[in-house]
Amino acid sequence: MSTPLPGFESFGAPAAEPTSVGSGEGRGEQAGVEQAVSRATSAARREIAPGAVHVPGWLSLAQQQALVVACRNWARGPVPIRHTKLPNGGVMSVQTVCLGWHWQPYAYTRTADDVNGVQVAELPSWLVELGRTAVAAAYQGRDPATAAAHPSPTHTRDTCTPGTYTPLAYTPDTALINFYDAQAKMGMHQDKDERSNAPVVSLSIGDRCVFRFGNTETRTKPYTDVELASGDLFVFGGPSRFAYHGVPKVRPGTGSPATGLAGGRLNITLRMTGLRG
Ligand SMILES: O=C(O)CCC(=O)C(=O)O
Ligand SMILES: [Fe+2]
Repeated sequence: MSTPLPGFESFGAPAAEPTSVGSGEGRGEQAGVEQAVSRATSAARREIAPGAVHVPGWLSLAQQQALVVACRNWARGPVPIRHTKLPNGGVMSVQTVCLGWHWQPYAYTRTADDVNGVQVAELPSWLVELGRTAVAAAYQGRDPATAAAHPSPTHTRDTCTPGTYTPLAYTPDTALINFYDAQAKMGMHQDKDERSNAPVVSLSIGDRCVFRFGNTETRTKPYTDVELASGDLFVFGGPSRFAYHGVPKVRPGTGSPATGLAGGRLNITLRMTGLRG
């Protein structure tokens, strides 16, 4: 099944991928990282639950534009963006394309066996760096126990002892790029196909949405509804890493075309799969 990408495919011309979206203009990589981390200090950084942090307006407009261009290119291939098929015969309303590892319910593989059998595009190093900066910005080097990340695949959510988190150890190896049109939603779920309890980094561009962030026990209440807007960062790790979450509503027409997205919502999650090979 292939649908056009209203407001995504049709807006703006594809361009070369950026080599970095993390740097400050002409100031070098380190300055860019410091800038991004301190942007999170000055922004209204809000801890929604232990280890779950919302940083509004974290991405600059230039970073959002660069990500839109890059995502539009990835949506074309080598594995085209698609509505993921569910084992129960359903189809997700969100369209997704993956980098590094391909996700289909409920496993990661290198090839997109439910799409065209082709290996997914690599996760570029600039996106890995952006993820690392995002984790540092969200946690601000504080409270390691709430942000435990164990890169070793032998550590799972069942075997992990929090307390050894370091942002530099954060090396995402997959990105799931989701495109939501005005009707798309995502039901309450846990991100639990990873064999790592490293944080999930979520970046939003385009239309605002209601992001429902719940608890680790049940897909129902208690939960907190967070408005995610263009440029927002949300990181969930530590005790919140396996919390249920979802997107019950996108707010059409609330994004700015200046991002390069005429309509709809783009969400990029970076994760560590804990897989090898
Ligand atoms: O779109 C979002 O903000 C969340 C996406 C998500 O939960 C997922 O891809 O697993
Ligand atoms: Fe998720």
